[in-house]
Amino acid sequence: MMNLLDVENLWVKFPTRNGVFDAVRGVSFTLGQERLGIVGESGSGKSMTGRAILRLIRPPGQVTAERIAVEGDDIMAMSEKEMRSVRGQRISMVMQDPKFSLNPVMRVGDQIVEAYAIHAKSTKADAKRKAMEMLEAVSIRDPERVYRSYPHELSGGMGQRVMIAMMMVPDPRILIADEPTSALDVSVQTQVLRIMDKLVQERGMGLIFISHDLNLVSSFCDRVLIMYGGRIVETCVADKLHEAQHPYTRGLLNSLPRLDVKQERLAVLERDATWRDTDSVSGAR
Ligand SMILES: Nc1ncnc2c1ncn2[C@@H]1O[C@H](COP(=O)(O)OP(=O)(O)OP(=O)(O)O)[C@@H](O)[C@H]1O
Repeated sequence: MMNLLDVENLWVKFPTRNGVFDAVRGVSFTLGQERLGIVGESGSGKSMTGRAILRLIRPPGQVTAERIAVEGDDIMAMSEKEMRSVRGQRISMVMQDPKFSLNPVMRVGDQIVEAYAIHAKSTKADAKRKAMEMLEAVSIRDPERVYRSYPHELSGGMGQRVMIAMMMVPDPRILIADEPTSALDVSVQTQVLRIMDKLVQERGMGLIFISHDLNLVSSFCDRVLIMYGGRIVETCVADKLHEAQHPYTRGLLNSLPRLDVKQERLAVLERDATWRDTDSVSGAR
């Protein structure tokens, strides 16, 4: 079966006063219908990898790659116009803070309708019905109210659900989620992850989940790439992470919460809220 995404020898370079800085150094990986985590500490090149796939690195940043292909189509060879139809339509991206992605002066429902109208020619009534369906699909209990809300009227978790709803409208094959839940508290984080996971599974999509949180990624993904200094230093099957060999990965594993008193409480909280174990996905707020 064809890969959803092929990345071969990707480099991202920034000219600086002290010479060229290589933020991403020869990264190669493939993505199938799976949940692929990219983990590493701040500055390791995770976000630049995600953005480069969508050709969202602004000059003077430079991207080179032997190949970046979505379902076999070479992204590097596409015109900017062709790229615009890849972004959102075939590859969607959810970022940390929905405040920067939603239009603050437009009602949430109208934004989803607009996303839908760009995707498929449809009547207004049809687009509204679809928008409501999407809000329900992300477990929003009161979609009418959310539909009429402005972004600032939503909590962080609700805002992130709305973003996910919007990203799913065009039925993309690939979702890139860059720290999508880092700004949320743990229980809300869990709900949002479950929703994203359900949609990705139902639609047979490929997910790239970018996070600094090895713990979260290993419970949420199928496979994990560990990045350090712009390179992939190790690739692991998520539930075999404890067998990881690379010293950096071992270091990340060792820095997971220890079971002293304060951390123990945290661990219990997380266990209660584990997205795989809970059945209740609560609705608005
Ligand atoms: N415009 C720029 N000029 C120079 N260096 C840059 C520029 N933008 C990003 N970088 C550098 O590229 C490196 C990789 O950044 P990237 O955002 O991919 O890291 P990250 O692993 O996602 O970390 P974080 O979790 O902090 O976002 C960082 O060291 C960053 O300082």
